[in-house]
Amino acid sequence: MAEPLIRFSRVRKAFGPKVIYRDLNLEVYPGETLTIMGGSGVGKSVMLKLLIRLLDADDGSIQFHGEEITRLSEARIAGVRQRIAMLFQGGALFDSISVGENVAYGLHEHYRKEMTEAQIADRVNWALSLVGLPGIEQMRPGDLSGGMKKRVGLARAIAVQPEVLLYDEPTTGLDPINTERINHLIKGLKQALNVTSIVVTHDMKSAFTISDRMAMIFRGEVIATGTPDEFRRSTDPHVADFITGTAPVNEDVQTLLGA
Ligand SMILES: Nc1ncnc2c1ncn2[C@@H]1O[C@H](COP(=O)(O)OP(=O)(O)OP(=O)(O)O)[C@@H](O)[C@H]1O
Repeated sequence: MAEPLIRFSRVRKAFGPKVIYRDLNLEVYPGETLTIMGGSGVGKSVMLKLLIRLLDADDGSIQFHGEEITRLSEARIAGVRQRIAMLFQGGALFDSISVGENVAYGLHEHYRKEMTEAQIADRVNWALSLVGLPGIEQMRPGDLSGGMKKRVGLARAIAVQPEVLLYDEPTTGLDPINTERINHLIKGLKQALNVTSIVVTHDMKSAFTISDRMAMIFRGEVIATGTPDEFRRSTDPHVADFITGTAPVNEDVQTLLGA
């Protein structure tokens, strides 16, 4: 197998007394789509944020292309964020500016000196076309449906032509048809851009459709990784219960109140 593109080793992260990761170990390989699964609040989004340093790890190592990112300066981390783009939940568009300006946002931030306005406009058009929404630059986010907003958010993420795309619950809140569209896009972009993707999702159907590999987080650790087939056949009760949506029979009130 190729060298991992991303490697989390012995990562620890707590918020005050609340330990999210005790010992996070995970490798992500070039060109794969890896889905991160786990119950609400286990730390799936935190993992993505640690990778682009929106949050800092308390201990351990996170490497991208073999470079330790936990210790990079703010200036160097901007370079990492250029190569690892995140699609936030809900698309996170700015309502006060047009769709085109939203998609151009990262380009202005990272390539102000390298790209002309005409090149930026071309790139915005390219990104919107790839998500199936060509020519909507002048529209306002407020005029778009939820599904379109997610696709514009995706266009903004791919506009910078990243090596890695991080998707935080890309299908949450979408109807089945728009969910399917996003699944197709995730698979299509992998082919078209040869991008490596990490996808956080609760949506099992989506996870089995898009993933090359899956990882399951439970109580501060990755407890299983494998292909969709390996996950389907898993005898690990946490994995099996999660996939089938079965709550453990012995779940007590304390657990439910903390869930
Ligand atoms: N900046 C922060 N400060 C304090 N606590 C935080 C912060 N970010 C996340 N948390 C806590 O860390 C835990 C994990 O959050 P995270 O958003 O990663 O969960 P998740 O697994 O993505 O859950 P969900 O599926 O519900 O989105 C939660 O209890 C959350 O409240």
